[in-house]
Amino acid sequence: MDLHRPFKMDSPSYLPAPLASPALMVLASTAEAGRDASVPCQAPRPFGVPASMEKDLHLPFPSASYTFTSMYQRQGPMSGTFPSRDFPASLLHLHPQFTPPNLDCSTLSMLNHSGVGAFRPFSSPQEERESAVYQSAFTPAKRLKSCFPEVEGKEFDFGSPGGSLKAGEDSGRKLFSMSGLLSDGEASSSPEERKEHSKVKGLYDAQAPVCPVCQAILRPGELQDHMEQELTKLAQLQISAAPVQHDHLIRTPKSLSLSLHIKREGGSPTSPPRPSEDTHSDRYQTFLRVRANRHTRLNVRIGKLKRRKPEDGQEGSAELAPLEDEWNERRRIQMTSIVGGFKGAVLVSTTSKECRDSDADLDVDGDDTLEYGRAQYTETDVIPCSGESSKETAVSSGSSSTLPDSRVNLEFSKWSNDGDPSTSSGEKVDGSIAGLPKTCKNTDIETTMSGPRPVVLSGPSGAGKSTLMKRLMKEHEDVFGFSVSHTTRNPRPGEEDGKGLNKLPMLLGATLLPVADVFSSEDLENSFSCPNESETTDKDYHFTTREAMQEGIDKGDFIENAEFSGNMYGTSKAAIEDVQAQNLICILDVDIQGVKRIKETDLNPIYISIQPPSMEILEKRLRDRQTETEESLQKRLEAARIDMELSKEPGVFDVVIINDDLERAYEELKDILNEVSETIK
Ligand SMILES: Nc1ncnc2c1ncn2[C@@H]1O[C@H](COP(=O)(O)OP(=O)(O)OP(=O)(O)O)[C@@H](O)[C@H]1O
Repeated sequence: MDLHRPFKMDSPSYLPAPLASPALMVLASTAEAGRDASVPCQAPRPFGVPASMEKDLHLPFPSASYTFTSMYQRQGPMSGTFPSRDFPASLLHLHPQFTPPNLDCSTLSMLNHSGVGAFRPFSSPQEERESAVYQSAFTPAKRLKSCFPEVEGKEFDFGSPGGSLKAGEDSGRKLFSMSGLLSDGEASSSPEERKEHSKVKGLYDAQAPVCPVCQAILRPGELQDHMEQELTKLAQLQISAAPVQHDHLIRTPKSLSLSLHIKREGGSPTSPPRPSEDTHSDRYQTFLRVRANRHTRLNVRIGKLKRRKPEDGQEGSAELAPLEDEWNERRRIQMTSIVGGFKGAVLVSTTSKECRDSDADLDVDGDDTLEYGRAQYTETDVIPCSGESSKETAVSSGSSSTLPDSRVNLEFSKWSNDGDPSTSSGEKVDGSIAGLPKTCKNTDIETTMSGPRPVVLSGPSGAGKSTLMKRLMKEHEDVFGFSVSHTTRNPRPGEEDGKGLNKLPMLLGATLLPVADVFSSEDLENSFSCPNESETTDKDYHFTTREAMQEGIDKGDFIENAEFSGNMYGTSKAAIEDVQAQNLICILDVDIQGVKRIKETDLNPIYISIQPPSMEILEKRLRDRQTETEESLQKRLEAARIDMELSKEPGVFDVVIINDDLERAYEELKDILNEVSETIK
């Protein structure tokens, strides 16, 4: 070991505990003392044998530039009555790992004869040193024999590499020795030598010892008891510090700060941080509770819709102004604790009376994105079925543009057009659609629209949406209406603006945008019988020009739009208003991307998903329908897989109907729409 180099202070395992500090102190001082090469080291001596000052000195480290003596000279006079003095090398009980390779260790030991390796500053008076019985400064005043009678004869493993500390029986005397390390003369000396040593020990005991740990000056004989106490304290300190140290070591600073951040978010600003496991568990419980509450609120509101009388709908619109005021009271409070890092978003919502209590649990929602991943809910999902929901969405959207709101933004990013938009039919539409601005500016739909809530019907191609809706229309023609889409394509023979080839309106959306990759735009323009187009020939369209439609899109007049085969298609909010104005339930058949876009608006429809029982059955239905080429079929199936996955996400749809049995699925759909239809005057 090169003592010239700095010790490895950064390696805790390198230092012996609990006596690391004194050893380190001595060695560090020794290294520092290296500047004074003129003062030689004193000769080592057998442990426990008094050293004479008259003995020849020699340099155990000929090439070294430090000495023990110089170290002690540098220390200066001790406080009080203890003068500065030379220090014999034999008093330095080096731990093996601190022992220089060229040092003769045979007579040195980390531990003294009583097995205690604590250093004790030298303090014998001058006359004692001159009497040739030079005392070891590190020899405890009392032997362990009298201090630990109960453990004598037992063997202890202290984990030292050299051996174990054991209390041995030797000639009627119980001695502690460090096997493998201890070169205590007492343990192996003859009776004569022991007699000599006992004389010395009398002097040892007469010394005024100083605690090497706390530097307290003790009375002779007190050192052992004192050390016992110190060691107990150290042991306790180590036990209590161990988990903290371990925690610190295994975490990177980043993960540690993250954990603290989460902890603080999880608790109140004033509550003390709890263990991270508990906090995580609590956070998860909170997440589950909030999710359950949201579902409960949704069900409650659906129930309220059912019970609502026709005139209530009017009252609802009459209350818009006060509700608007109440909405303005909604505040987003960003709390940052002075105490340290607590950061949590609290929504204080006074949107409506019925929401005040039920939304209280939202206060626990901090930004848990790091912990649980992207948020799956927005405020839209929390209050999805009433007018105030729209206002919440509006404000949330507004706040996202001014004040960053990670939950809302993440939610939107989850639904955003990362790639090319696709229809539920599985076709990707022209890339030009991706660059189109939002179709609705989230402005005045709520205030201008009145009438029954629209219904968004979505699901994979082939799930049975059209089949179900056709039947519904047939039986309840006076209840449902369909918005008339805009298109820039040329009217076909027999088509008029706002009036299809026959009087039965068809669905918008998936059936509207079916065959981009199957048929060219020329095919579409010239064909009246392309797959799926046969199902849409009876659909009404508003025929318009590209310029006019783009202008409407730019103004936010459309809730959705797409470009297909060189033609633009879209649903204007005016078209929906027309249906509502007739006091009909407007049905919107849109793909999952359409759902996403409508969720960005204030339309506030009921979202219903029609799902097939399995992919295999879906494929069979699509094949049986004989409307697809193999290529388009595969695309629809691929889109269906994505659709089915997204549909499982909580909060995306209000209702999911599995269309395994047409009759049962139809009844379920009718029940849900009946609830909406009760709002119709
Ligand atoms: N429950 C059912 N059991 C058996 N066949 C069904 C069922 N529901 C629908 N089908 C059949 O599945 C096929 C696809 O149905 P449909 O055209 O209504 O699906 P879709 O969701 O409207 O598809 P797209 O979005 O492509 O228009 C049709 O041939 C239909 O007759």
